[in-house]
Amino acid sequence: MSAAPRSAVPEARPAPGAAPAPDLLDRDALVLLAGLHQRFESRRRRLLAARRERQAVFDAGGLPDFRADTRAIRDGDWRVAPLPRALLDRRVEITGPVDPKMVINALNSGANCYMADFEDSTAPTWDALLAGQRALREAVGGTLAFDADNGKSYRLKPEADRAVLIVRPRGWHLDEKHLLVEGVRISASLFDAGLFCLHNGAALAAKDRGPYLYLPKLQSMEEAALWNDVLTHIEQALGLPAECIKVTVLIETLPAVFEMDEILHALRDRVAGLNCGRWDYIFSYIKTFRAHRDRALPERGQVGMTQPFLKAYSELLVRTCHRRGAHAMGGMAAQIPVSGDPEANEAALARVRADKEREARAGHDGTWVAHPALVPLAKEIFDAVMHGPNQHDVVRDDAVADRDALIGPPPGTITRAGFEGNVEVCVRYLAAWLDGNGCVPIHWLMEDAATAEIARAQLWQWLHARDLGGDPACLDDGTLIDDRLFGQALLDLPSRLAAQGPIPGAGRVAEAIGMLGELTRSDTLEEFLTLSAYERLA
Ligand SMILES: CC(=O)SCCNC(=O)CCNC(=O)[C@H](O)C(C)(C)COP(=O)(O)OP(=O)(O)OC[C@H]1O[C@@H](n2cnc3c(N)ncnc32)[C@H](O)[C@@H]1OP(=O)(O)O
Ligand SMILES: O=CC(=O)O
Ligand SMILES: [Mg+2]
Repeated sequence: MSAAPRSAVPEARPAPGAAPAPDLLDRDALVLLAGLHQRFESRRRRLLAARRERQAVFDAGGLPDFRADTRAIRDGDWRVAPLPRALLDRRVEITGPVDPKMVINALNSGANCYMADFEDSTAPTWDALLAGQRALREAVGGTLAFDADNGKSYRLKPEADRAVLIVRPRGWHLDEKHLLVEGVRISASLFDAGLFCLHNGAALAAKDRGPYLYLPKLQSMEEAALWNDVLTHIEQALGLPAECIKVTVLIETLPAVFEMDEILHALRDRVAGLNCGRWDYIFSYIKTFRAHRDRALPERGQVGMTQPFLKAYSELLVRTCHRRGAHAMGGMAAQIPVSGDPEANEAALARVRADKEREARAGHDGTWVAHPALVPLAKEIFDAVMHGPNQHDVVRDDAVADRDALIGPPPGTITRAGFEGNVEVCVRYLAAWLDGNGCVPIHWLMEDAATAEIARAQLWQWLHARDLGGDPACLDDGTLIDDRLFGQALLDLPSRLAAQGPIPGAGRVAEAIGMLGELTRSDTLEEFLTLSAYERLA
């Protein structure tokens, strides 16, 4: 690492009680992380405050729209830097948490890329974060191996047959409580990205790659510019080639859809694409319009990608990316293979197939899958439609940047099953998360922080509909959604869960019920479920 005057750098150290992990958090790592904190923490805080100010405008009835001050960027004729060879063809990307077994399975899955996820699918216990960083370092070094208790051994395929690694650090809203810089928690984004780049940057650059990152939950071009400056600093501090750190940005907040050109522009020297992070996007829609009674969404199961506001978002993303020479990545269908029930499995695969066909036809350059068994399916669909490495030639001039289309609420209903399903998903997901598991199958759907947030925010919005001055929310059979209905669903849940047999995090169900009760009954919608849950995490 290039020598910054060490005396000028504040002290970073694990929080009391946190394992020191000297193999990862050596002196170079602590200096890098402390330097990142020193340079960028106050800017991160200002940007988080700007999010709250923007939300206050929406809460007062304002609507998101394209920015007047950045028109020149939108109208300008510029393109992003050429894409690196390793990221030219991304037709299938598998995603998943960062434990060693999953990392090996994902890298060996036959997908073009693998997004190793510290965000939506990881419960960030200190142990999981450290184990994840170690697994990724060994994966980059080619030595990662895992022997399971059941006797199964996991070994990496030869490098040429492995997926290209992309890492998703946590978002700007999260702190890492186990690493303190002069007593203050470091940003989780800086911790995840800084450590990964430090331990793998040189090895990846030597292979003509670089640290490749997925950037989650951005809301503005200023947040993108912060990432750009952070990554430039990391490159300089580690002596890595300029712009070898490439990024793909998830467009998964409603404010960000109005700044896609601006976000690409802020990162134009290192951005490889944008991705339709549909689940957080739906969550963000609910959150942005939490005070707009006329924009409450129907139950989660009815808010699919063919709904006009989501179709408009994905098509505008394709148009924007292709105009600028970047990949337009699709997103995640929640269905996973159903074992032991061929008919249900066929139905789940048909849903995934329909979703991937829609994406390929819409002009996306690739897609996400949640499970290795879905890789061949997604590949077959993209191979049939996309004959080159990507389809940047699909310009989608028909996609219009229409503010009202992007925010138009879809019609639909709330059924009793939808309401009770939201309660169950929230409790089961929270219980698993508190137990250290950030992604679980629930009724054969992949549930992670983003999908659970939709369920959680909907419950809050439905229960508070009356306080917002409109009609109260009702089930489709006319039943009022009120505290009595919610309380009863919470009371009934333990016996409903008991009937389902063992579930992940069973020991934390009572705590999760308590948390959901508090979050849903609170006068304000908590910004992220994972903020208060994190304080309870080991
Ligand atoms: C909204 C978003 O942000 S989407 C991105 C974040 N979410 C994700 O990445 C979801 C990733 N998916 C998963 O975590 C898992 O597929 C789950 C939790 C949904 C289901 O996992 P399981 O119940 O273990 O599935 P299942 O039993 O069918 O798994 C079969 C095998 O595939 C492996 N596997 C399943 N999913 C993955 C994955 N995404 N990556 C690598 N391996 C996987 C399992 O580890 C298991 O391996 P084994 O046979 O060697 O033991
Ligand atoms: O991160 C992806 C999403 O859909 O959310
Ligand atoms: Mg997300």
